Amino acid sequence: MSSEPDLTAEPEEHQHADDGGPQPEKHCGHGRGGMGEEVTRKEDKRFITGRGNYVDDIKKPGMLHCEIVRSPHAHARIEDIDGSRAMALDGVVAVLTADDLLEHDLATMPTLMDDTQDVLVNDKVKFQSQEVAAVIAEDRYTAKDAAEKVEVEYDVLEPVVDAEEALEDDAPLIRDELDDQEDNHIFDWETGDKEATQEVFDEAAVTVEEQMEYQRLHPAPIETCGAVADWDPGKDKMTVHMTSQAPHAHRTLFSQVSGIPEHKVRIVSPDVGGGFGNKVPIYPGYVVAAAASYVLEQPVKWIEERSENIQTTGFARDYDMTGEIAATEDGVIQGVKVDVLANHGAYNAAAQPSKFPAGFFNIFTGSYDVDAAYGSLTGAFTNTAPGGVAYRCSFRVTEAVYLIERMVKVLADELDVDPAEIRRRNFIPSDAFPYESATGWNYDSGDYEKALDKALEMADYEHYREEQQRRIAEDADKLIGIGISSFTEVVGAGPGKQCDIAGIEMFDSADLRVNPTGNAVLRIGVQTQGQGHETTFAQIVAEELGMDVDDITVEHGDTDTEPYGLGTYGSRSTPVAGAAAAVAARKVRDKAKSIAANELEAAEEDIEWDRESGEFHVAGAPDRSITITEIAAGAYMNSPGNEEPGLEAVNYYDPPEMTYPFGSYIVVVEVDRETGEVDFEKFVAVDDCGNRINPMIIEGQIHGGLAQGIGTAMLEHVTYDDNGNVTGGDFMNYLLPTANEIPNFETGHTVTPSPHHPIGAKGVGESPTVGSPPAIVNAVVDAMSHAGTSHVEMPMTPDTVWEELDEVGLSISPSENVSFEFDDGASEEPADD
Ligand code: PCD
Ligand SMILES: [Cu+]
Repeated sequence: MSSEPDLTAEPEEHQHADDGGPQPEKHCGHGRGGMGEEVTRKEDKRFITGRGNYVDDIKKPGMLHCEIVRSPHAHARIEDIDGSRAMALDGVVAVLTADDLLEHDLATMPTLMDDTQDVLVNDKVKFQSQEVAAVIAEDRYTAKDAAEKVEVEYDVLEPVVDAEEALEDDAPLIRDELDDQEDNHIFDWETGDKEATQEVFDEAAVTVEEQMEYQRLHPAPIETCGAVADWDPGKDKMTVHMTSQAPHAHRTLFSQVSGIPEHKVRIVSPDVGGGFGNKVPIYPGYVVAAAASYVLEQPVKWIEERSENIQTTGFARDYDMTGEIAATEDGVIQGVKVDVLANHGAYNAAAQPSKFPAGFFNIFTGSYDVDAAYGSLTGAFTNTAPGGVAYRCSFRVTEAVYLIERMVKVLADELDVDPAEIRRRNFIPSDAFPYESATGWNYDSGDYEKALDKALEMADYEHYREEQQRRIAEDADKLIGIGISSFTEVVGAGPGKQCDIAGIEMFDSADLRVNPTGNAVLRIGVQTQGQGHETTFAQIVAEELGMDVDDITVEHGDTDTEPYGLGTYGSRSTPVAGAAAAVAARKVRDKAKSIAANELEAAEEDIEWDRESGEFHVAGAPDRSITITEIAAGAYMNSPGNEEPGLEAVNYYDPPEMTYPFGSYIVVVEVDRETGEVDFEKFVAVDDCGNRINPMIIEGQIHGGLAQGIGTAMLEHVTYDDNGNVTGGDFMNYLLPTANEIPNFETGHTVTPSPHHPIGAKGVGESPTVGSPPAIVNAVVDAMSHAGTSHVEMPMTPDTVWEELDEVGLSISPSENVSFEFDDGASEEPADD
């Protein structure tokens, strides 16, 4: 019996004894809830019974409420703020402005990209709805009424919301408070080999180019951001309950900004109602609540409204991208070139590792074996809310994947080669791993063709290709389009040498304590926001220690008790903290072995651990065995002299590399030539995240992420008018997909373990949102490419699609047999234009 998992086997298919464990139909593995078992989520009992505990559920004696006064202008100098009418209202405790915060050195805060953002505007407003003042009152209604009575005098300036216009010579200067800033240019960044790439392009038989926008999106978690800050002057301690995806990193930043020593700051992230990258940055509201509590010596709650969340907190994407591919006549890709203009809003407050100002955008060569690649990117300030967060995306991987997967379709159409076939000709072969990409990334493992083959079969690809041709031949009203995306992601940051948040290296941690009665508590440095860590991390321990999953409690989100970790984003929990949990459990197992030897009165060398039974036994004498529960008792009641009492271990894990999950998605759409409406006929998603901990949770992750991918491709867009007003800043205008827009998903998987991860797992949380938008756009383009369409911009609303249909001569006017009846009985034929 080997004690390490067989990384090449699919966990859910391995042989095991029918040990009659609980719920055998669900616990398909060893029956203890280990790797590969569909354990139902431990956290759901409290969520389903209404016992979740979110920040807004926190109530403290004497708690005050904070409401933020926001600017109606996108660009304006503040002439005067008069809070006297607000203060006159019953129940109003304070009106805070930048001047009040300046006294405590809290008027500004650092962003994650080393820029400085106003907590409350001191001089000049730089985006609509920016924080101008704060009202603190005894209840939320009073605070809200009072906020409307704060009078602010503005000198309105000309705004610029478009990145290209912002870089023009005559554009208004947004960041005039910065000494060395003469224009709205933030940074230029490049990657790859420019000369070598140019050479490849100069000599290539075929080149294609396409410009495409990845529109500004909002992560839109159901729970908005919020905080309850509580300064305790008796203990000199600041406790902040807040919506945080990274409680420890936020504690360090809070301490640095406020000057309160770090051991006197406690950040608690209770249940979080979705994060999606939106809860990685620190927002002014958190700081205002903390400052107010410090000054007033009472707890202060700040909870954002929906439109405040959409209009002011970290947006995602907003990349204007140009892609180019150089290839042979046979469609073998030789070179890739990309150029990007990035709108970063009024501050550089993106959430990226500091060495990568454009995140992991440099994975833009995707799943393909490419000789040379070069990318350049320019960032610009505009009068829009700051952001550039990793919305279900490992730091700009989503944009990169969209670009390359769209470009491969452009190339396929140019050469009239089937898009599945062209991918096959260019995939990094499965025996080429570990593979170093043209931009220097080390892919751990992959088998791209296998995933594509599986998806093609599940999608009944050939049938739909025939149906597509039949519809074209018959001049049918509804066209068929088939889109493919064979994506590769890079997830699981660290390694610490490459990745950090504001200088803190991205390792992660686990602290496992086994109690005398044989159950255990696992504390982790990552922060679940719905992913189900309380279940899956318990499964890792169950697998590694032979315990039952129900005997393990997972704790997270309290910096006073959890080991230091960097939090959950970039699908890093499994790759990094998951590894830490496995290693901590193995450390416990090592010690358990010595205790087992003592209990079984055998030499330690003769003790073997059996993964199937989860027991230790004497070599050659399986009946002389002992369970982890018995060992735990021994550790506290009968510990051998050469071991300390107790049974626990800590691990801080800095991964050697990131993990590279991949997949192939195939989308079949029907495009209505009359209305531009797009219907999903088939939606197939084959994912490979290495060894799987909980297939049911993964399935849920895929479903949720695909829904977000559909929102991206079809509906969502944060828009601005020329005055800098957000026109897509609430759920009436920012359209999230509902059950009506979501088709039936058919999911499948392949298993290619990560060779460097202790349990062979890769991240998966972001794959569906990363992989699906290009598949969907490719499908819609595919429906029209026979007529010359090469691109359709997202979101592909019916009017956008109809315009393209019309452009390439595929639109048809409303059916002749429809007529409009009017009250007077007269009918009118629909007009032609
Ligand atoms: N192989 C494998 C992998 C994985 N898994 C699972 O699954 C999950 C996931 O995982 P991952 O991939 O590792 O990830 P994480 O880190 O945990 O998480 C994160 C992600 O996650 C996702 N998903 C979700 N879900 C929910 N419900 N909610 C939320 O919020 C969310 N978010 C999103 C996002 S956005 Mo960023 O932040 O943007 O960067 S990133 C993200 C978990 O539970 C785990 O354990 C398993 O089982 N197996
Ligand atoms: Cu098993």
